[in-house]
Amino acid sequence: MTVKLVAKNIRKNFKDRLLFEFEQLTFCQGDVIYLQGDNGSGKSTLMKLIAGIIKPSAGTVTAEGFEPTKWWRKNSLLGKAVYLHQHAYLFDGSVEYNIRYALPKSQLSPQQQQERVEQAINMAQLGALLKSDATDLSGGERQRLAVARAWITQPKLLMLDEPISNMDKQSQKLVLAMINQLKQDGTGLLISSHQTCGLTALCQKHWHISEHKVVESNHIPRFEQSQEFHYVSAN
Ligand SMILES: Nc1ncnc2c1ncn2[C@@H]1O[C@H](COP(=O)(O)OP(=O)(O)OP(=O)(O)O)[C@@H](O)[C@H]1O
Repeated sequence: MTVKLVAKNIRKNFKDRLLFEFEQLTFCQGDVIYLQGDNGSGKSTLMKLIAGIIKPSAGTVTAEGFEPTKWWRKNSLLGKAVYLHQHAYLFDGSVEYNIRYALPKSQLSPQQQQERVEQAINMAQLGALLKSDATDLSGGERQRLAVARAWITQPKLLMLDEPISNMDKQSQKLVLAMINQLKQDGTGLLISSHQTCGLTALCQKHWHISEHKVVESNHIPRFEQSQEFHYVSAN
């Protein structure tokens, strides 16, 4: 069954300051949405709100089509959509440990898991770094590792917060290929970026935070694709 998160009549304030408000937004499996807004407009806050990490000042976010929430979970939204933070959170330990940590929740057979891990390592070009301590990675390498981890688990809904900011062209290309593959596999993607880039060109819907409103449209701002971007296949 297709899963979705529906946010209705939302307002988000920090104390007296209105950050944004909107009537309804739906984030559905198969959607590829570009979330645009200036620095400080509330992109990360909106994603965290949809992920159930923070609460709106008014309104509701509901999950539809998911397995029933376990009785011991107080927050029924947590875990429905994966939120990938701008500064990737990694576990203490090697790169390899961090990659394999994604696996226990996986539905795949051991052999399929192994293949997927190897494919992720290749796609993110992390082979030479497997034994390195994850905390020693550069910013771009950390982001690549974080996206590779998400790629392995194939979440139904994934939110990527500025996933290629501060990345060199090569890292951007690798991350683009992984995200493009997730798109092909039907993962719902919500991708924030304050400016258009190769990644936003993958999107089919546009959420724009402007003047404290979140406006939805099907018009994606054009990205003048330079020669550096072309989507390499994962296979
Ligand atoms: N817990 C909080 N308490 C008070 N203000 C907050 C809190 N979290 C965020 N803000 C403020 O809300 C505004 C929006 O922050 P947010 O990180 O959502 O913006 P953003 O659009 O993702 O920005 P950027 O593009 O710079 O990452 C900022 O001005 C920020 O300082």
